[in-house]
Amino acid sequence: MRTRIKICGFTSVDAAVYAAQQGVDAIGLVFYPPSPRHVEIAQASLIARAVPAFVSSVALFVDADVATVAKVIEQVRPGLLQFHGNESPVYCRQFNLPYIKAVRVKQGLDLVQYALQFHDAQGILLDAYVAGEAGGTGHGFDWNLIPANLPLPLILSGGLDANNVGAAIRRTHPWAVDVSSGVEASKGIKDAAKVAQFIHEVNNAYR
Ligand SMILES: O=C(O)c1ccccc1N[C@@H]1O[C@H](COP(=O)(O)O)[C@@H](O)[C@H]1O
Repeated sequence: MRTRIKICGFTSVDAAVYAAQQGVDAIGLVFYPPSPRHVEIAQASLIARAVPAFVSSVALFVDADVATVAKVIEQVRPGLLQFHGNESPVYCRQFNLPYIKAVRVKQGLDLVQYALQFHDAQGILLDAYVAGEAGGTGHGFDWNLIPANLPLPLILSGGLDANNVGAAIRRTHPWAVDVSSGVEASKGIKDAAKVAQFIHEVNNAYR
């Protein structure tokens, strides 16, 4: 099976188009003002429109107000929503768009029960828990905490890069991987060589 690839936190058209040309399946646009990767709606619209067919644009939110999400949907037209905060299932469903739910993994959290609440999601994204941070931290988590019987497609994230993504895939067999920090030159600025190498490592993980 081919592991799908999402790269998150694009702030420029050129970087997103380059990633698409290298073979990425989805580009993430962060609508979370505290993040160094936050994009304004106008810039996000330019990026989403520049990306070629069959590459999905994913809008990422962290406990955003409903009006903000609605405005992004109307103006950016993302194919998928990513909820990376403490959003409830009812909140996530109200937008009538496919969504994925992120959860920051820590000991003691029942990931199967958590995922069951979001049974209509297109996948569950597992990220590292870092106190006081919402995500995009570059930190990984203990893959032993991932249950074998997750009821949703697994999207593995948290501290991935070209050096560890092959091992991560062989260990956890995710549907997809998601990376932000590990392919950057600096926060919010993607590094072309790291993007290309990351995609290469994912595509060769099982070879
Ligand atoms: O990318 C961000 O700035 C961000 C901000 C707030 C919540 C999530 C964010 N990104 C997501 O975080 C994970 C892990 O990223 P990293 O590779 O460890 O930097 C990933 O799923 C991003 O989509």
